[in-house]
Amino acid sequence: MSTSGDFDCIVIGAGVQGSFTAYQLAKKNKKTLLLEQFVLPHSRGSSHGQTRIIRKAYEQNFYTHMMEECYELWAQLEREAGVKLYRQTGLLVMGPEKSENYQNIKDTLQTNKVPMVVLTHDIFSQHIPNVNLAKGDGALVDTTAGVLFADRTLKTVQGQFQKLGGVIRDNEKVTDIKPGPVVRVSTSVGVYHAKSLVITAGPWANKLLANTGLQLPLEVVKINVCYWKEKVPGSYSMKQRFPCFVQTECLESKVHIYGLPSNEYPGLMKVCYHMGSKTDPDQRDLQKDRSDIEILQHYIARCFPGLIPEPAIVESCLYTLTPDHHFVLDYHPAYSNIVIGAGFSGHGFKFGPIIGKLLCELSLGEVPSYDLSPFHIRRFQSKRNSAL
Ligand SMILES: Cc1cc2nc3c(=O)[nH]c(=O)nc-3n(C[C@H](O)[C@H](O)[C@H](O)COP(=O)(O)OP(=O)(O)OC[C@H]3O[C@@H](n4cnc5c(N)ncnc54)[C@H](O)[C@@H]3O)c2cc1C
Ligand SMILES: O=C(O)[C@@H]1CCCCN1
Repeated sequence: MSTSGDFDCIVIGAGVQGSFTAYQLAKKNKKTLLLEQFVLPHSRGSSHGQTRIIRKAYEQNFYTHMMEECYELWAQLEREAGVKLYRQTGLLVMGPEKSENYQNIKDTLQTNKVPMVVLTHDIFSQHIPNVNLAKGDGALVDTTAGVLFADRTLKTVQGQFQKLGGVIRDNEKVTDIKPGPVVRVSTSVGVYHAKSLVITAGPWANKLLANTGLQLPLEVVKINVCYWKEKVPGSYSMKQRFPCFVQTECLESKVHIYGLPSNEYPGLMKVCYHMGSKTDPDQRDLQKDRSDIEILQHYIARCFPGLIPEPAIVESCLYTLTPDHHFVLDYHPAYSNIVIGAGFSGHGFKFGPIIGKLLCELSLGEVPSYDLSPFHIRRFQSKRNSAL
């Protein structure tokens, strides 16, 4: 196999965002190379694991808007590849009724006419058994929401990319980038040239961008992905149509707590804390902070009485946070043929198909389908509100 070559576009990083971007480029008949430092599939970045939440329930209208088309793109990929990537379960949102976060989500759903059900205290347990809704908390269900099968998604989209003639080179770390009208990308194996470059390197974004003289305000944190045993197996299961949930804030925490129905490990429900401790992505396993698990134990004991409040499995995953928790989807400030997709801040998976489409549009110099101002690099000079 040749270790050098010329491409229309090179995409660095075969996580969910790079894989969807490469696929979109190949769909447009662009000769595309997708480079990945690890042997695929791997579990060292942000896109591994069996499941992710998909939802329209957001505090900001612009995310809900993007999700309208994004659901269609997910369904299109399912049809094209003949695989099931999404299962509708609904998303239960709980939080102090009068809080800004909870009200913003409710408003966005109403404004955008997203199908939802408001559950008052007197009917809550009829609909959601085995959960204690705290006094003063509101509860609603975004019925469009559900679970995405994450590992299966990556396999599918990478497979579709290859079917379209796209080239994936894994176990090939990018070691240098030389910007110019033709970008030169050096790897541990060879040298490649392309008219444009897309950098979707997840937690490694700043390490790669250092080669181009740019650093973004990104913070990489390690998430303890906790699974909790059901006292009665199946009581919070996907088969029983138990929904995903987000608790926006609670007695134990101002940070969101979220969960997905038991599925991948029978009898175990995934419940996590939406924050972690700072880490270097190459030293992830040295970060051993478990203070979030203590918070989860208290919350679970109080609100999920059907779970044993002691994690049965703890896995690891990385978030790459921006200061406002909104993504970076933009051109490199100094090079118009280098496009950056970064800082997905723990909520980017569901947007994969639309992010792929947008990064593809940017790299082809097309007008992007959405207003990308919330995602511009220049916003870091001014302050904004956070996203869920
Ligand atoms: C615990 C957890 C729960 C989450 N839950 C949800 C959820 O419910 N819903 C949701 O929508 N989102 C969720 N997310 C967020 C979502 O998974 C991420 O936003 C998304 O996976 C980010 O993808 P990425 O492609 O940017 O990064 P990554 O998946 O990390 O991909 C980047 C890739 O670039 C490669 N790379 C880096 N440097 C180099 C180099 N020098 N050379 C070659 N390759 C390189 C890496 O090896 C990696 O494969 C969650 C994330 C975590 C961690
Ligand atoms: O993106 C999501 O839908 C979830 C919600 C809660 C935090 C983690 N990510």
